[in-house]
Parts: sequence; C-alpha cells; structure tokens
Amino acid sequence: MSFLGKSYQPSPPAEAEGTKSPAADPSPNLSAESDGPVIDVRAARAHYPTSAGPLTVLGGVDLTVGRGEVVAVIGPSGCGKTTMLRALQGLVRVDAGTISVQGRAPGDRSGRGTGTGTGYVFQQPSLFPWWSVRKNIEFGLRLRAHRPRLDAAERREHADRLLELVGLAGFHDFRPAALSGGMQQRVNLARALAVEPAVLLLDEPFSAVDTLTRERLQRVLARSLHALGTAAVIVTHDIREAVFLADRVAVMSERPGRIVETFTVARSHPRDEDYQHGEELAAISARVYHRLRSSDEKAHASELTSARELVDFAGSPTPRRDEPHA
Ligand SMILES: Nc1ncnc2c1ncn2[C@@H]1O[C@H](COP(=O)(O)OP(=O)(O)OP(=O)(O)O)[C@@H](O)[C@H]1O
Repeated sequence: MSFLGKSYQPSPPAEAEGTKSPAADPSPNLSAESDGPVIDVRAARAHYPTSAGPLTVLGGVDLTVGRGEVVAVIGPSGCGKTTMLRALQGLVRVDAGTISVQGRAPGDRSGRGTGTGTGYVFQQPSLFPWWSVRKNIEFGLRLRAHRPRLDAAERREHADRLLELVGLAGFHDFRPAALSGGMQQRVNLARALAVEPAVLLLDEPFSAVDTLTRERLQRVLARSLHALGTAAVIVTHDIREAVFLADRVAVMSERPGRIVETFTVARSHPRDEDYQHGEELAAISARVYHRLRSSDEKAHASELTSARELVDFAGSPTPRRDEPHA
C-alpha cells in the first residue's frame, strides 16, 4: 500500500519473520479465521444495576463487522453506544444473546495469549506525558504479544512509519504537551494501530477538536484503517463523520438500544476531501438524519402528545363565574 510516497505494509505473518508458523499463531489481520466476521453480536441485551433497579441499556443488539470493514454507530444520547463498545471489550456482561470478537468471547485472553486483537481510541488521548511521541508508539508495539518481538531498531522504524502514516513525520522527539490536541489524538491513533489490532473500537474520537482538525483527523483515520486493513467500530454523534468513515452506518434506537437500520456507503476508499464535502456524502447523511429523526419522533410521540394535551389544557380559557357555560 503506497503511503506519502513510501510503502507501508502491516507486519508479515509470523512465519515470514522466521519464528512461528502462521497456522499456530496467525496474524489477526491475515489469519485463517478471517472468513468469519471479526465481530458478531446477536440479540445482545445488557443492563446496569442501579439504586432504582436494573436499567436495561442494550435491548437486543444485532451487529456484524467483517474483516477490514468499518461500521459507524450513531444514535441518540444515552441509547447505549458506549455500553455496546464496553460489551465488545468484555467490560459489560450481556444478560442474553451472544457477542464474539474474532470467534471468542470479548476480552478472552486465553488460548494462544493473543487477546482478541482489539484496540481502543477514546475521546481524550491518553499518552504518557513524560515520553516522547516515538516512545509512546513504541509502547503500543511492545503490546503486540502475538507478534515476534521487535528489537529496538525495528521498533523505532515501525514507530516512525506509523507517525508518517498519521501525518506526523518529524515529530518523533516531541513530548505530548508540545503538540496540539489534534496532533495528540493522531499519536494516540498511531499507538492503537501499532498493536495491529484486527478491530479498533473508537468512542467519539474527534469530538474534542475543532471542525477543520476533526475533518483532517477523519481523513487520517480513513486512510490508516484502509492501509492496514483494520476493521473498526466508531461511535459518533456526527452523521457526516459516520458516513465519511464507514462502509456501513448503523442507527441505534433510544434506550434500550438496538440497531434499527443500517445504511451501506458504497463509495470505495480512499475517500478524499472532495468526497467529504460532496453531494454524495450529503445525500447519504440526509437519509441517516431522517432515520434518526423518525425514531426520535416515535420515541417522543407520547411526550409530544402529553405536551400537546398540556398546551390544549393551558390554552383553553378557564370559564369565569359570570360567563355562561357552553
Ligand atoms: N455504570 C453505569 N451504571 C448505571 N448506569 C449507567 C452506567 N453507565 C451508563 N449508564 C446509563 O446507561 C445508559 C446508556 O449509557 P451509554 O454511555 O452507553 O450511552 P451513549 O449512547 O454512549 O450516550 P452518549 O451518546 O451520551 O455518550 C445511560 O442512561 C447511562 O446513564
């Protein structure tokens, strides 16, 4: 895959690096398991215990994500998007239904000790402030438990290539505090990608930056995922962001959340700035918007009815004693 004038390739399977056979320890990106979906969620229900009793948050979520596929999840605030990502990490247990990530239970680190090959990027970058940018990324490389160990020179080279991939070539010696929020989020992304996860989970990753930086980061993310063949689930409130990044946009209902409709974004990658501001993206975004709006209206229909009744009631003049009753 050509990148910024150079060639970036994910690590070859273990055999090519001369240590283990790929069958014994396959790459998450290139494994023999790759026929099935990387994420398979079926009728998943989950709740949080609260002082007022159990709060059902996931109301039967169905979601599949194929190898290298990017799915954006969009839905009203509080509908359970973050909870779904937490369930994919094994941090929230489902009461009913099933979730598998790379054919295993979420968070299952048994077996080959490879984990589920899942990476995370959250709203706020979580970099080690006392380390340089390069060292932060090298930390991600050390987490590649399923890979042959890299020596110091290889780690450095990998880190620099990842920095180049996210458009930060030359910033390797900077400390995070010397970078803008958007640049820090790029480093965060590079560190998450360094693990070479089969799937990256992103929770509103760009909501803390200004519009132009956000759009730049969206392009960086889109081309990085595409270059590495990494599948991703991205939770966002921004419809255009969802459409720009995703192969499919899944719309979630009000809590208890479930996927009520999925839109396919047929446009191939790489997607550029023209696409980001073009009519095609606007048209799909409008369809997603209308779907969100119609489920919002349905969810609030009873509220609206009561509000209307209230207005009717308040609006109807109270008969005065001296007025004749109708
Ligand atoms: N640890 C918890 N204990 C109890 N309730 C929780 C907990 N975490 C979240 N909730 C509740 O679960 C519901 C779903 O929360 P979640 O964060 O998954 O929603 P969301 O769709 O990601 O929201 P937003 O878009 O606002 O970030 C909310 O009503 C929230 O108050």
